Amino acid sequence: MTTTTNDVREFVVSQRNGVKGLVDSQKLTTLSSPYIQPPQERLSSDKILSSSSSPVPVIDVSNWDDPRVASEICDASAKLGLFQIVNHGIAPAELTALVAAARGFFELPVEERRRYWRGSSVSETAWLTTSFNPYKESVLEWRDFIKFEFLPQRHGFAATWPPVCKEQVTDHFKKMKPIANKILNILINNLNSTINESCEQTLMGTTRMNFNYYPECPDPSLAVGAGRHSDINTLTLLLQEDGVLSSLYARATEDGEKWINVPPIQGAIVVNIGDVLQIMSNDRYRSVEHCVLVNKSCSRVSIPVFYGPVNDSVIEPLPEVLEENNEMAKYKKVVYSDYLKGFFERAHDGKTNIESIKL
Ligand SMILES: O=C(O)CCC(=O)C(=O)O
Ligand SMILES: [Fe+2]
Repeated sequence: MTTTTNDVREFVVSQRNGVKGLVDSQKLTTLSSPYIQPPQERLSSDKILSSSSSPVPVIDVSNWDDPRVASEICDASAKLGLFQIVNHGIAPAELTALVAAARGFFELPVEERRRYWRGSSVSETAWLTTSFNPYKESVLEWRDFIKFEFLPQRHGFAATWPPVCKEQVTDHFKKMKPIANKILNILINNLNSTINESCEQTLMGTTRMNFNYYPECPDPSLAVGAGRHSDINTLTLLLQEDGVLSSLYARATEDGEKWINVPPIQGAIVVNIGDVLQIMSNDRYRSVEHCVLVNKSCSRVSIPVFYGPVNDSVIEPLPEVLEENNEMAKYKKVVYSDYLKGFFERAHDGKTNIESIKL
């Protein structure tokens, strides 16, 4: 029986059972203390706007060449920093199969899952962990996740991935890339710039995917599945499992206290703007702060694909943007590896990382 704070952390983190292991090991009736968020980090219903008053844009991308598509994408990227796309050409059945593969991974016996635990993973390009940064967080997130790195130029990069999902993950990486390409082209062209080779390395030099798993939680009102953060990369294409309670929330306005729900839509992909695009666009686009709640009666899976710079990319506002209105850069130049370090050394904490390089 794992009861004290230290016992729970030891069991979940050090013994590499994850929060899924905790849920499976005993019947939990109360939330253990390492997961109890301080009141300011809980998302109470008074902070949530009704979805009818502020809906998340849903953009039909069946014809990428239609100027309406570009204008809706640029508009949503400037305002909320998040939108959903439908009719993107990937069959709902394929997305459902990917979610099933993710569930298949988390349903493996814990001894099997543990073979991929971060720090001692049998795979150099896939690793499992819990929460976000468990050795730095005072309160843990109610989430386990496995991260996959897509390295198509490296022979056999996926050979060591879990057989239960290897094929589906590889496939999904391949299918998402043209979609990310289209969106990034639209966003960069709208800044009067074009994607040359070095810009491409900055925008999508690395590609990673998570299987996020949020187990059912005995007291969702006190916990979070993922704390408030903006994605620090360029662009994220997220698949939310549908048919489960919706749990993803986006901050409605940059400085406001209100949040809006991002409802799961069958077959849709959620697109969110990351810090790199906010910096490159000198604030024309907004990286959206978001967080994830958990449910009492059901677990939830989400599958983001993160496009981002290579480590030595220099991130700064695009000259075309500054020249257009003769404006000053709002951000210091930063080497992406330093920017990453700042993010991964802390717990999730809103948009503090991008704020740290603001001029
Ligand atoms: O679970 C979700 O819907 C979002 C997950 C997320 O924000 C992330 O993995 O960065
Ligand atoms: Fe995120």
